[in-house]
Amino acid sequence: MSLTLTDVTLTYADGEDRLTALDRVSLEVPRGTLTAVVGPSGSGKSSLLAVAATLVTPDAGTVTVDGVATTGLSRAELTALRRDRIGIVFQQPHLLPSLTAVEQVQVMARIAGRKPRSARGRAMDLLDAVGMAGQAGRRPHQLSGGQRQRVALARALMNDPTVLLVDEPTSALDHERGAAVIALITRLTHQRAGATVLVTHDRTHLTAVDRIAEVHDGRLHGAAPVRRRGGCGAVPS
Ligand SMILES: Nc1ncnc2c1ncn2[C@@H]1O[C@H](COP(=O)(O)OP(=O)(O)OP(=O)(O)O)[C@@H](O)[C@H]1O
Repeated sequence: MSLTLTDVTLTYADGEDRLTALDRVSLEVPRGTLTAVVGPSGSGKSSLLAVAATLVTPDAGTVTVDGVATTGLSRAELTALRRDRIGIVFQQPHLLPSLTAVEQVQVMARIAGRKPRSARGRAMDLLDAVGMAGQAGRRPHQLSGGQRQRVALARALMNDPTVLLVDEPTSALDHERGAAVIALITRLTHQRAGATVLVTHDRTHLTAVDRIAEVHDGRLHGAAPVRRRGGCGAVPS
């Protein structure tokens, strides 16, 4: 199993009380599958993603990423784990204004200490995989919202993470572009045999995902399979 949350409880300070954002949540995401987590605003979706990303330590329960149990790891060990095994696509792409699309992706390799020359080739291959090879030399202000999300997706995949965590990738997109981005993420998940969790409040985009889990008031309900895995194709690895 590539990502496993077991009995995860997370609380936040709320005046003199504690607010329970996640209540004994368990989730298993095998390689080669995408699980969509849906639920209303405030139900705990972003909290779940933050715990899975090891950005927030739960009050109780365990998180295992690509076979590595995260409980008790030092801050430096968690940083290395995130860098090497977890890709994150945030709600806003957060691209650097002065960099071209290919440089946005390439910069991740520098952080991981890879050679710049091989990194450029891989960055181009990834832009190609997300349908952005033709815009590799453009800066963020020259790209549409959907194109920026595609660049952010390529960037998240640069270090070949096992686990991909995606937060509301469609919030700034119209329906057609939103559905296209989710279909692309699903396809890449299958091709790369990665484990993806995608959080969204909008179910209408979820026509091609493998499983849908619902979160209400911090409780996770089911992860029902919605279809079988698709075919495989070429993606840089
Ligand atoms: N840092 C924080 N401190 C205190 N309470 C928080 C904090 N972050 C989130 N919460 C609370 O925890 C609950 C879950 O929030 P979370 O952001 O996980 O929900 P969400 O489903 O992602 O919502 P949305 O769809 O609106 O982004 C909410 O009641 C929220 O108010």
